[in-house]
Amino acid sequence: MAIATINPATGETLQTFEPLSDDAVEERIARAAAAFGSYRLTSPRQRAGWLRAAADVLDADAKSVAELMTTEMGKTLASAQAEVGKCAKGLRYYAEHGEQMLQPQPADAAAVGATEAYVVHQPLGVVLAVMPWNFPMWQAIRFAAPALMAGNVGLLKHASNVPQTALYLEELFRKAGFPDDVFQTLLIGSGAVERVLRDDRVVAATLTGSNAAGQAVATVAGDALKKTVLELGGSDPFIVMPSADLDRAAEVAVTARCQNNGQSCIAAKRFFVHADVAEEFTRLFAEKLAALTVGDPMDEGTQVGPLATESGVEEVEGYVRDAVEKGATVVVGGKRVDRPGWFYEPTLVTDVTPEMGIWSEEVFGPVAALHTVADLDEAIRLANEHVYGLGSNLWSEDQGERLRFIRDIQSGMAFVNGMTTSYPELPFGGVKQSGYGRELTELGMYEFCNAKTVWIGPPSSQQGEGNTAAAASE
Ligand SMILES: O=CCCCC(=O)O
Repeated sequence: MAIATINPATGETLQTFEPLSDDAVEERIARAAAAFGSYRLTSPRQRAGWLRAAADVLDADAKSVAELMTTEMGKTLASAQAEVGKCAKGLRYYAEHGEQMLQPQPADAAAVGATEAYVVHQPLGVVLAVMPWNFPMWQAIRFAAPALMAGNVGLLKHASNVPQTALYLEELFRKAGFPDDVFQTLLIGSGAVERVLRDDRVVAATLTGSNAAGQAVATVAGDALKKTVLELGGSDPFIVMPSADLDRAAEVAVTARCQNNGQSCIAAKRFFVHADVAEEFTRLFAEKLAALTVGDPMDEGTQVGPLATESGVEEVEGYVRDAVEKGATVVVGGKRVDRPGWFYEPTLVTDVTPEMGIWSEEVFGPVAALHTVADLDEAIRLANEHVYGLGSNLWSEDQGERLRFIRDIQSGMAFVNGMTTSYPELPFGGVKQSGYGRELTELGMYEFCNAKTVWIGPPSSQQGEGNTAAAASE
């Protein structure tokens, strides 16, 4: 895939970029490694100040950055603006809480025969971040804010269709006053990732993206014995039980499925609805999907814009065609929008069965697959049959059902009477083929830290006395 800005609302190529040469990549890795040498010695307080400054820069640049994202990958301007706001919030969250997270954590010194024992979290070094286009700012910030707060240095290989957003991210950290080369963007194709990852100066990698990309990165990282965090695909279940507020559930179902033009790993994709309320919920859901305004993502009134790539819309078309051929019913939508660009109608498909790709794969577009179930056990069993286990959603007023759902659903995140959403204050990540590791909170920060055990024995003389944990936190 060429490195280029192509407007998904028109299909027009606006700008293309030459990938970095091997020499340029080498130079940037060298600069990152050199930057780590001194950046790791900066204090958490200094880093918090730079993160705060980055949030302020982002606030100031919000309008142009939002327009840039909409131009490059087609999300509505409103959702691009919300994404920028969320990034500023994420940066401020780590600025506010990062210092505390990096305090040495005392252990029971007496139990291990020490005068002092504690764990200190130290940065690992240069971390490669391979990021996708769907939330082109947030996915990168979700990695960068905790990683830089901990003292790591970042190299970003962004998706090839968001090069200008990728370049802006490098500029953002520079404008915020971070030391040179602490965060660099590498404009490279995916074929160049292996070389970067195998470089001894690059110590770890994080990837958000497809399972194929995750497998490729994990294979190389495994071979080179490097730490990885993977946030991969999802086909989140959305279960509706008879006690639910059906109108509210249908309203949130529309957002959960069509957010970001249907292109989110945590979008609800499979809807399991109890037979007693299936007819009513289907009607409400279909009505609300049909009422969405599809159009130019730059227009204020637009709720669903185009898919980001031509291959993306072709794939979605293929899934719906396959489902219909195998007996599914299209209740609403079901085809491309007749206009230039890569638009697909918000769609509801019922009578889905396990032979259909729409059931077993991740559909990255505004297409909901609905299946009627006899009870919660059946819903959870079918939900768990999927290879993915990222987010999950239950709508129920019944406490017993909620507890069963939380206990039995195989997912990294369980949301009750709401849709799966990422918050800096909550861990984010999945199980099974949805990946491993966690982002956000202190868990996300510690993924790229050396949790170093410190044990200090009794002093052999008065000279060895003094509290090292207190000194280590300064
Ligand atoms: O494709 C993954 C989307 C994650 C969005 C988020 O972190 O909110």
